[in-house]
Amino acid sequence: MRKQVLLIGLGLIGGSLALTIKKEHPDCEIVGYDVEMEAGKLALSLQVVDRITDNYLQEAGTSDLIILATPVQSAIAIIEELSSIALKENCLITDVGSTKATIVQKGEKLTQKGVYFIGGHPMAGSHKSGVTASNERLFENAFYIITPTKNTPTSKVIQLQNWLRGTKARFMELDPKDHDKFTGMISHLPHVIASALVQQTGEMGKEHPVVSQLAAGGFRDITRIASASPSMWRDILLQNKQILLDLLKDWEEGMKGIRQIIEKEDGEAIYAFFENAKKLRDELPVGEKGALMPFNDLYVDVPDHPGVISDVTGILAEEKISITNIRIIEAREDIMGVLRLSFRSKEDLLKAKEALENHMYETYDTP
Ligand SMILES: NC(=O)c1ccc[n+]([C@@H]2O[C@H](COP(=O)([O-])OP(=O)(O)OC[C@H]3O[C@@H](n4cnc5c(N)ncnc54)[C@H](O)[C@@H]3O)[C@@H](O)[C@H]2O)c1
Ligand SMILES: O=C(O)C(=O)C[C@]1(C(=O)O)C=C[C@@H](O)C=C1
Repeated sequence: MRKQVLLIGLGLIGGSLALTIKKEHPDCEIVGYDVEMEAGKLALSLQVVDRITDNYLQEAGTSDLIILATPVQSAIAIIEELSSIALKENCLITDVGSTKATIVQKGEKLTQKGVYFIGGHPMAGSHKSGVTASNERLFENAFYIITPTKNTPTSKVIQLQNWLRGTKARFMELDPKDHDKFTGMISHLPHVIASALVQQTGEMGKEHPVVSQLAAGGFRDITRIASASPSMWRDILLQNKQILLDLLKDWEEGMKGIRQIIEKEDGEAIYAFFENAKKLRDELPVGEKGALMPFNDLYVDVPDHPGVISDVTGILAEEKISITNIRIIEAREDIMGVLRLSFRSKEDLLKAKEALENHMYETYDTP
């Protein structure tokens, strides 16, 4: 029997997941639903889904896998709706939301009725949103957090991982509350800070428009994420309220400390502050998504052939383009491997892309 997947929320993450699922499970039928008709039409025309529906509850009853890929507050409402209808026996339901505690708690309601809800969160994304930004490689090598509870049979966790194996992500199990604490620190608080920084700059820019023109690499790097979807981030803050309030308190304390050492012109303390930050930052694992993703990565499909790496690096050397990192992601006999090349700048990346494509290599930009 052909398996049916119902995907609710046809944006960046939903679209990217659909592509990975279709690749690994070509026989399944992916039915898409989005509250925005336009998103549904786009997803269909991009062949991200096999068909779309305007009534997801009708499709839910015949689905084997249901994926919630909407902003997290909507996911809660959808779980409520699903709890009130008959679902297929053994149906697996998962989500991709950036917060987990409340969603998983609500999801238990579904598990109690003989189906299985397992929370999920791929730790890879982008400041871009919408189905047009979908990319089947988005999750490659990233951590994919799943949050089963004591009521989740191991067989169902394995089944979910099988559905999601096309992501090529690394699965990690976490307690939902731990998840929210950790992502609060490494994702949600940084997002608030980046957005606040852009707004403070905007205020000065009202009086001195030249300020934003001066924004160079540093400002751009630290504020890239402020371009993300406001509705997605509104929902995250609302759901991770207490953890964020605690983190903001610590942040304010930290800022107070910095104020004091600047006021006192305490050069030693200022040096120690930066030295410690540099040490911690330099120690973070680089080169793996979900930890610290190098920004300017290019993926190149390469045949499993001796000399292929020197061919690629030779082409780049000829164009005088420096590579900051090179890694073979996959190299098994008789299939294409993937090289990940990191560059110092977007310009270098684009030049490399052009040069390699002129030599008939297939390349993929980072999302
Ligand atoms: N963007 C990221 O970097 C990232 C990474 C990991 C997880 N997430 C999580 O993934 C989820 C989706 O994020 P995204 O980046 O794909 O956002 P997106 O804005 O690209 O897509 C969300 C889609 O959900 C639709 N939607 C909203 N409410 C809906 C509803 N009630 N019913 C059906 N569709 C609805 C929107 O119209 C939109 O098309 C969020 O929960 C987010 O927290 C995002
Ligand atoms: O913009 C990116 O590069 C992201 O990966 C976004 C990011 C993050 O903060 O790391 C944002 C929210 C998600 O829950 C996961 C990933």
